[in-house]
Amino acid sequence: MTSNKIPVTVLSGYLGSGKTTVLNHVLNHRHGLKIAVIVNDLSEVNIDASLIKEGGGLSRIDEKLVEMSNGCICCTLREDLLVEVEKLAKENRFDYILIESTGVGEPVPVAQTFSYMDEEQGIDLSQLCRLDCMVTVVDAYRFWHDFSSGESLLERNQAVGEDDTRDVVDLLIDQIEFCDVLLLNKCDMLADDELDELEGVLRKLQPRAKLIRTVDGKVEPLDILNTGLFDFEEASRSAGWIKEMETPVHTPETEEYGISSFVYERVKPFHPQRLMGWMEEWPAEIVRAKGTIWLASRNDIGQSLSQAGPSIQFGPAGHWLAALPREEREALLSEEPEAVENWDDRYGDRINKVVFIGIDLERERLIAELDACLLTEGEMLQDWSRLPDPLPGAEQMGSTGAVL
Ligand SMILES: Nc1nc2c(ncn2[C@@H]2O[C@H](COP(=O)(O)OP(=O)(O)OP(=O)(O)O)[C@@H](O)[C@H]2O)c(=O)[nH]1
Repeated sequence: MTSNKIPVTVLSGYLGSGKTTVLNHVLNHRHGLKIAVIVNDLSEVNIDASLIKEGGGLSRIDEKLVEMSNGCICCTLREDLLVEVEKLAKENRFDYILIESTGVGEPVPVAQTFSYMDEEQGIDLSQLCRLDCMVTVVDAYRFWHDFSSGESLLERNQAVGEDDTRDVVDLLIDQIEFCDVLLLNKCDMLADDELDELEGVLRKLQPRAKLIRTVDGKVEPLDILNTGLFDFEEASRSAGWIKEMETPVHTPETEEYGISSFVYERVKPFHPQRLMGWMEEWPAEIVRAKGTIWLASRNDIGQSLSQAGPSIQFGPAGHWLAALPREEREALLSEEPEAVENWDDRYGDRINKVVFIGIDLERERLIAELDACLLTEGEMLQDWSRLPDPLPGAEQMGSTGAVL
């Protein structure tokens, strides 16, 4: 690296996955680097004090809930992190900063802290540091249990506050879908074929990251230090569902362990009640679904669907370009050649496009079931705004439905 910015690696991963174990291992094998360690205040600090003494440093900071621009509630170390990292970087004593994020924290806001100027505090960490690698530690033993538990952090007494409504599975997915390296830890606790299947699923959820199996956090330190792997744009687009959206054709039969994915795509709206009925009987073999839904009863506004295990989120995502006034629409279209390319003569950009990732997916059956939830030819000719709409977010919609 030519710059003298201090490199930073961030360890994320759910509570108990093995972050501190990885940290201790790396400090024990640090190739002579002077490493400053930042941990969150809630984690029990089991970090070997003797490892920090020789030229290293240890800081503790506090976590906090924030609302992201997309309305999601996230837990982040942001404020304290800014101040602490700035201080450490300016001390000029360290070669590296290693951060153990909170087990209930999402990685995106941490990465943003390093990528953008903070207006409030006037700190621009990107001038002082270089975010080198986002690492997510996954507990191989607990993964399926946590993924399918249906529990919230509040139910587990792990919430950051009373208004922390996040589900455990959503946190797991956020951590997996945004990283450069996935450490599949506690591999000693699973049989080989179980590990192979889990690795297959993780690779499908996160195809870009380097996946490394570990026992007791024993990773080669240079696999997570000075890697040069982090890139904000790339990390933001690295989730398996995004890759699947971008790659048109797939051959699920060839997948090992029955892990497969496909995109459901139709230029015809869903009947809200029938779609609701289908979603209520959500097929267990779908591990992850994500995409955009065109609901006949909400013809102006596209809906977003995001599912991971038993957690299903559904609600308004934004106006269809086709529903905007002509001038606004044309201005936006000139910036989005892709939308022009896929423009439907009659319905514009309205579309149902959802990625499904799962194990032993019966693709044809699922497609037939979803097709049966679309409007029939007869319903296409009726007034869509009168359709009963029991799906979440309906109260925010006016009755604007109309065929173009
Ligand atoms: N069997 C087994 N146990 C492990 C492994 N790695 C870590 N552990 C144990 O798992 C427990 C949790 O590990 P930690 O490193 O404290 O996990 P953490 O992610 O830092 O936990 P929080 O700070 O609570 O978020 C400890 O008892 C570790 O000894 C492993 O590969 N196999």
